[in-house]
Amino acid sequence: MGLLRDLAAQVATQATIIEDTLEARNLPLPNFVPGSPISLPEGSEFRQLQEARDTLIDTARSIEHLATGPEQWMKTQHITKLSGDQVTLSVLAHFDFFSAVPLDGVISYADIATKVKLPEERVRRFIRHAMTNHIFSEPRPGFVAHTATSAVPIKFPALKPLIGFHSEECGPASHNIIEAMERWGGSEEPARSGYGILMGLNPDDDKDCVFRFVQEDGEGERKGFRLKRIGEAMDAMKGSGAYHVGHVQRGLDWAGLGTATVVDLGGSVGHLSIEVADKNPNITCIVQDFAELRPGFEALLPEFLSSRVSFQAHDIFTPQPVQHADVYMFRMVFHDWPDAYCVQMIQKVAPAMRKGNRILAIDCIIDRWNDVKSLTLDRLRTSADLYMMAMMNAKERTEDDWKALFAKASPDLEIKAFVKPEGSALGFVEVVKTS
Ligand SMILES: C[S@@+](CC[C@H](N)C(=O)[O-])C[C@H]1O[C@@H](n2cnc3c(N)ncnc32)[C@H](O)[C@@H]1O
Repeated sequence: MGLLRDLAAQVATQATIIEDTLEARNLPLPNFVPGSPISLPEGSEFRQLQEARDTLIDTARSIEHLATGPEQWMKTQHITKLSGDQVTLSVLAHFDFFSAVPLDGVISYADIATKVKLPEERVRRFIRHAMTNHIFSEPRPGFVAHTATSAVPIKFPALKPLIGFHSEECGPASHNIIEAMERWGGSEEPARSGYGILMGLNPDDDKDCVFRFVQEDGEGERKGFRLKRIGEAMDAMKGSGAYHVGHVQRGLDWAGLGTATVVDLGGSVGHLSIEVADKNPNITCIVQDFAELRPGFEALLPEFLSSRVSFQAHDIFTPQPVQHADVYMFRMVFHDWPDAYCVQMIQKVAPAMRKGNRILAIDCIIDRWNDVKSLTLDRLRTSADLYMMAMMNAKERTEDDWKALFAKASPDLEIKAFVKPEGSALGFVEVVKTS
């Protein structure tokens, strides 16, 4: 049997595991029609289903690649992914095509054009491409309806800031990586990045970066809207899949800490602390981030956690004000910064720690190629790595990178464990203060 048939047989096996698991629990099966499930179920009882799903995606992608053929694959990538998929999603989000189409029923192209204020001819062309990705359908000629995928931003408006941030800032920043490398090679200065070129940051100012720009950009009511949007985008990531905040439960023995204080540095609007405090009644969390994120935190915090989760405006490049916390947690913070800046951050926390206190770094851990178990998750991690390069000349780190980083930052911080929960894009680096 050749590779293609071998892979096709594997697809059938994995698809059967998924559908059998769902049917055994009377759960709906995946489909494109509106009203179909928008994600597969998660949690420990669905571990086998999730593994089958990851393998199925890997296998299906390999089949697509083989069936397309290497030559054709190479020739069509840019045009389908960049000019086609990426631009279309950005346009649909920016002009809010999603809200223009009713959740129940159909609408003509002419009426969508009126709603999104674009010429009908443009509307038709973008929707025509979107339909090749199961985004919108045309159940009868000239009329458009939602699919399960196109309905997601309507059912979860929280996705809009995420798509907006990615399509208006991250995507264009990535396109500028080539120019950034032409000008500054492998610079580790945040302003000498694709984002720096996009937004006109000062390449000679080592304080200029995404985070300063998003705080200062905009006038009047729009001032700081980009920072607020990042907060909303981060919160929107928490819900499901490889970035689910629930994975945090498997990253550390939280119960083993007993009554403990956790400082959540760069904690944004507090979604991770809320998850940790909710699941661990003995833990108190302090979220630290820019003051501008406090209103978002207050809006998100459930009343029943208000005595155990609080917000403190704090700049991570200044000395840590909370002494002797059990855990100083940095989720998706170190990956935003090149090494020299991470060293500074760690050195601002280390003096506040006493023996036995921990730093918990939660970020992608890039596996050695031969250790990769899921190409799908690996692709997410390596994409995140290149995205960090585009934004800040930063990176996702391998185990060796993490060891070198903490060794450089402080002699009495020792990595105790690397934990990589299955299905999670993010790993956990547990670091203990030894003296
Ligand atoms: C990628 S987000 C991660 C947010 C959150 N920890 C999570 O896992 O979703 C990085 C966070 O770092 C914060 N940040 C960046 N620079 C900072 C600084 N100098 N002081 C405090 N927070 C900062 C940003 O505001 C943002 O909330």
